[in-house]
Amino acid sequence: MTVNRMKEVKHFINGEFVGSASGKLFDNINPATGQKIGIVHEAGAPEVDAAVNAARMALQGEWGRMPLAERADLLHKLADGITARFDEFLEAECLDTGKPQKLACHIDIPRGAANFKIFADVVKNVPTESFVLDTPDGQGALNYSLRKPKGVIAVISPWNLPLLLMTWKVGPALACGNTVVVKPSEETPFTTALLGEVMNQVGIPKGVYNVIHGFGPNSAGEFLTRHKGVDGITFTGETDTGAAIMKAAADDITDISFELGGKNPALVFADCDMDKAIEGTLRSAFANCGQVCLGTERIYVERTIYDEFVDRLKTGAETLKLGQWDDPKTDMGPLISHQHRDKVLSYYRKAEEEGATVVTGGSTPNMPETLAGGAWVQPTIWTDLRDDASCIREEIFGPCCHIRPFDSEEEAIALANDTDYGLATAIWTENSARAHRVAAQVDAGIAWVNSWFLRDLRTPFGGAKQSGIGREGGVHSLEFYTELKNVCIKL
Ligand SMILES: NC(=O)C1=CN([C@@H]2O[C@H](COP(=O)(O)OP(=O)(O)OC[C@H]3O[C@@H](n4cnc5c(N)ncnc54)[C@H](O)[C@@H]3O)[C@@H](O)[C@H]2O)C=CC1
Ligand SMILES: O=C(O)/C=C/C=C(\O)C(=O)O
Repeated sequence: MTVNRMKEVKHFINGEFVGSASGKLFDNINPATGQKIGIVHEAGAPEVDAAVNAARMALQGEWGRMPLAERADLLHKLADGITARFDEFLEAECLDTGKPQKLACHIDIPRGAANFKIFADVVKNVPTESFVLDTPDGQGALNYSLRKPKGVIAVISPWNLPLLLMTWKVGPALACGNTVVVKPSEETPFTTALLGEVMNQVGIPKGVYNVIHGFGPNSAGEFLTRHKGVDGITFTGETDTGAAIMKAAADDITDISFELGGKNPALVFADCDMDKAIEGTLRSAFANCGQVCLGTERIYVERTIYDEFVDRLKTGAETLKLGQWDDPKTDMGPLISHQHRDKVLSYYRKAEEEGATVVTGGSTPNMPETLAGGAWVQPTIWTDLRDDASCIREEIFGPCCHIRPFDSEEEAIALANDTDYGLATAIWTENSARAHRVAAQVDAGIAWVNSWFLRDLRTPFGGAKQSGIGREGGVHSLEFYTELKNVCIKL
């Protein structure tokens, strides 16, 4: 099956593709052209119920009884199954998002496969802890811990890295023995559906992986997060959506794991390698059309190199080629939708109203006729905004950044931390003592030094402040995806 022919996207429940009882459908639009590329079934309460029940039944069936080694082998097969259909996943992801294949074939699709392998291996290799307790009779007691799957996990995933972020949750959830109900973003339904086919192909038991399509409030997302049969909710997306999901989870004290928005700083010191800093910052500000929660929207540069940095980043931004996903020369695709473009352009206007100097961009590009209906915006750089400007304080999630000079390390750290968010920081310096010092002081879940988006999947990943709750990655994922039980044996 190729995506070009997959016009109708159904839910994947208990190993089968099914439509909605209500007959409600919505359009899937290619953001590069504005053209309709699919029709998607919108789940109502009955489909959400069916998916959660299928997930519950699977926990009680073959999957729940499966030995860990067998489960891990199946997850390796699943990863190989994704790789075997690499081109289909690539096309599906790029049509849904408009992102260039150059990006998706290095990041999104390989990570989609790796997310299953890495967690299968992690789970197989985690020791259980034990403690010997002294007792008054001198015989002692032995404590040891057991990890059990948490149960049915609701996965609510966003549109910016659809396969990568969905499998980042489904991988550890399944590795730990859970079952899942996934609600992908309404903007990007294709790869979750394709993954259902691969699940069946490699023999993952029915009901282990379920997908329901639809929107958030008063639709599939809300029905799922409020469902009493859900044991945990993992979500990546906007901070306000996180707050809404948290309220839904509160009713049944359902456990949550959140990776939310960011307003990430880059700190560029005069002792940096300028070539590396420019290359890395071009990626961190503009990759995926700026739609990465880890992306850089605030850049602070030491005053002595400020003019050179601004000049070189401008040149770099102006050489980015906007175009179709399958053109190997394309560096940047469109935004995800016209609605999101309206939001980003409203910030482009606001920046000017708030006194920004537009170094480059600030508007929409002229695109060829075939792409004229797409959600395109220019990569944009501003300077001269005040620290309290809305474009400095609010997550924009577009290809735009602001550059501001600083005079000391202390000032750079204070500026970096002057935000409600705390997801990621990039520090550019060749002075390793400074790198360690600054990394330790920035309020962020992730501090990259002389790099950006270099991901070791065994490391803790998540945000401080309003950027999230909890950490996932490596053994840290087990904290959310398992229930830890202590067994105490009196000897
Ligand atoms: N990773 C990130 O930090 C992301 C940030 N964003 C930001 O969020 C803004 C809004 O984009 P959206 O796609 O609307 O992101 P969102 O955070 O609203 O959506 C993410 C997922 O949550 C679901 N959802 C929304 N409301 C829900 C609810 N009440 N209950 C359950 N599920 C719900 C959506 O259907 C989608 O699957 C964007 O303009 C962007 O600025 C968007 C996507 C990812
Ligand atoms: O897990 C990763 O490597 C990437 C995560 C990116 C996000 O969570 C995001 O952009 O929303």
